[in-house]
Order: sequence, then structure tokens, then C-alpha cells
Amino acid sequence: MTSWLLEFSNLHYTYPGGQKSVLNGVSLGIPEGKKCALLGRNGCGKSTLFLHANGILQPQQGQVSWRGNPFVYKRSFLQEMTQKVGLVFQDPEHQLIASTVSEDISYGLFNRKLPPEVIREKVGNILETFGMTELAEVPIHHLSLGQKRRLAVAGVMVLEPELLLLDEPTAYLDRYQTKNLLRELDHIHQNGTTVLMATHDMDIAFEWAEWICVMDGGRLIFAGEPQEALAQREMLESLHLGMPLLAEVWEVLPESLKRDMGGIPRSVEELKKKLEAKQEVASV
Ligand SMILES: Nc1ncnc2c1ncn2[C@@H]1O[C@H](COP(=O)(O)OP(=O)(O)OP(=O)(O)O)[C@@H](O)[C@H]1O
Repeated sequence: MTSWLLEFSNLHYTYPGGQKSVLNGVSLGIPEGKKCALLGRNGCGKSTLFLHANGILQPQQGQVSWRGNPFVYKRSFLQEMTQKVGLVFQDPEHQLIASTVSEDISYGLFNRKLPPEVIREKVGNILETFGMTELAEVPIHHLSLGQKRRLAVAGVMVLEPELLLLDEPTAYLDRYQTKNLLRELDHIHQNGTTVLMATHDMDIAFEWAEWICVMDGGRLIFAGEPQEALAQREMLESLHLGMPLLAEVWEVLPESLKRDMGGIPRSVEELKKKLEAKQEVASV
């Protein structure tokens, strides 16, 4: 049986004064140690679900559990959850509060009342990990959007969460910045953090994630491995998510080539490698 690090069970939520319920019985488990993607069209409730992951919002019905233990909506428990679950908002402007890069990263550590020398060391290490050492004293309003996004992730990661949730972290990033961010997330994941990313981008989800969830209308409608998601063409197209580009390319390849290549490659690099290997065999 899969062990869920965080589990949402039958959550219902309507915003105060809202006309419509946003979460309509969503049940979704985040498997420990995996890179996960949450897909769904605009307004289906992804961000609202994220706000339930560390108790910022409390469900009106249903339950959130951490390692099988239901959330208790009391200050001490919620403080513990904000440490275990790091949340990176869609808009970094909502997250960055201090005036310079290093001050911003220090903020959460100061709140934890850590000794100044420990804070200095942690900030220095995280700046190095994120390649931002030279930006330490730069005012936040001088940063590019890509740098702000990296800083928002760094500011959460310095608190060493066990689960990192990112709300559309690649939105508005160019290909180069997107690749860098995904590489950083891989690094974070290799160091033992479970990662869940909300995205509209099926190509990123297919290439990067090991577990894919799809929401619609405040409910979960699919959860499974990326290859299983490919069997859901009709559902993915009806939600305007579409199929990954590589799956579309795969469709038009000759059957003999597909047989030799095994399954659909997960990335362009994997496709190239498989094609080159095939050419080498053919030229022997
Ligand atoms: N603070 C709020 N007050 C009232 N309604 C809200 C609030 N935040 C979000 N909503 C509404 O809740 C619904 C779900 O929004 P949410 O941001 O959770 O969806 P989403 O799937 O993350 O969308 P997107 O992909 O566009 O970011 C939308 O109809 C939105 O207008």
C-alpha cells in the first residue's frame, strides 16, 4: 500500500461570502519521496487545496492528515505543520517581504528564534545551493522574475520542510529558467524532500513528475504514474491540458521503431539517446 505523506480526504471548502463551493469532496494523497504534479484547468481549486496543506485554510468538511494523523487546528500543531510543509505561492511578490535577498531568506529563521550564527550559516549555505551568493545584498525589487521565484523557493527550503508545494512555479519563466528551476527541484528531491508542483503544463508534468494528479471542479479525477496518464487522452483533452508533445510524436513513429524503443521517452534527451542507439545498431 502507498504511504501518503499528506492526505486530503473528502475536503469541502467555500470561501467566506463565496457563491460556489471550490472544493467538492477532493481526496488526494501525496506519496512520500516522490516528485508529483497536480494538473487542472484554471479555477479548479489547486491553490485552494494547497492552502489546506499546512492549515492556512481549514476544511468545512473532510480531513487533512500528516503521516496518517489528522490535523488539529490549534496553534502549536499548525506551527509544526508550517515547518514540515513549505508552500511557494504562485506570485513570488506575495511571498517576498524583506528588502534584500539575504534578509528575506533569514526571515523565517529569525521567527524560529535561532541563534544569529546558525542563521548566518544556513543563509550562506542556501544562497550557495541556489547560486545566489552574489545576490545576497541585492534589493528584492532589482531581481528578475526568475530570480524572485528562485528566492521564494530558497526562502522556503532554508526551513528544511519535508514536503515542498509549489504553485505554478514555471509560469512566465523562459525555457532556460524553467530547466534551471526543475534541476533545482530535482536536487531538493534527491536530498529527501517530497515535492508537489501545480502546473498547467503537461510536458513538464510528463517529463519531470513520478506521480500525476488531475483535479476538476474541486475533485480529484485521476491519480497515477505518468505512463498511466497517457491512457487518459480524452480526459486530458477535455480539460485543455492536452497530451505531452512526446506522446504526440510517438503516435506518428513507425511501429517497428516504437517496438525497438520500448516505451514513450519521457524527455527529448531520452528520445535522442534512443534514436542514436538505434542508428548505431543499424550501422554495425
Ligand atoms: N480568496 C478568495 N475568495 C473568494 N474566492 C476565491 C478566493 N481565492 C480563490 N477563489 C475562487 O476559488 C476558485 C478556485 O480558485 P483556485 O485559485 O483555488 O484555483 P486554481 O486551480 O489554483 O486556478 P489557477 O490554475 O487559475 O491558479 C476560483 O473560482 C477563484 O475565483
